[in-house]
Amino acid sequence: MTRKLAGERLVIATHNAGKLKEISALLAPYGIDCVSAGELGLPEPEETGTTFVENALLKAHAAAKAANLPALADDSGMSVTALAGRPGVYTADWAERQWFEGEPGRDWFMAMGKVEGLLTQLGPDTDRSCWFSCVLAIAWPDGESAVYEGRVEGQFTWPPRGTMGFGYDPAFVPAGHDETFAELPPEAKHRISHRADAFAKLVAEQFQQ
Ligand SMILES: O=c1nc[nH]c2c1ncn2[C@H]1C[C@H](O)[C@@H](COP(=O)(O)OP(=O)(O)OP(=O)(O)O)O1
Ligand SMILES: [Mg+2]
Repeated sequence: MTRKLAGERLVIATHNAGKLKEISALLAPYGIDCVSAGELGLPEPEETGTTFVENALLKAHAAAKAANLPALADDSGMSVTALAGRPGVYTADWAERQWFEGEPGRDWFMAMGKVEGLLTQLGPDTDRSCWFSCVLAIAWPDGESAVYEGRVEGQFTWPPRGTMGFGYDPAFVPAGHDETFAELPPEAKHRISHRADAFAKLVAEQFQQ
């Protein structure tokens, strides 16, 4: 069942500052009143699923129930062809949790380095193609939900380049571009990203047009 969003407050159910910024920018033109999981003090649920869909649904349902509001969650990751799709759903886990100047964060450079290390072991002519996936899940307090999947193809590059974006962006060159996602301005990333792809499908089905 499709349930159009209108006039209701929406929880952005992520604890990742980079995602929050991107999802807020994607939502901005629609005038939806948003609040983040962090602002509401919601706990970060354990991601026990083995697929993006399972984890996105788990996060959206947990936030919708806890806040008694509709909630939008994102589960995403990078899959490398030559690594049989790894790290995939475990993309965040490959980056150890660390403290940076008193703030909790993750060591993305180390995580990208793990991918690079595995590709290097496979030899100099290894296929470096990879893709980002994003599953957006929207859930309501009564248990209803819907999921939308997006994807963007590209190449894993080393060393990492650029300072924009977040996560694995500095090592990802989207197909048809020379710059990494961390070198492209946010508007350019929003035209082609896995998140923007999933978001367009969400908008088409769930937003009052
Ligand atoms: O556009 C992207 N540009 C770069 N890296 C990205 C992107 N999209 C996902 N990624 C990577 C990093 C992220 O940590 C992981 C997803 O892990 P994932 O569990 O979905 O997110 P998370 O734990 O960081 O935040 P939360 O679960 O609170 O939404 O994939
Ligand atoms: Mg997570």
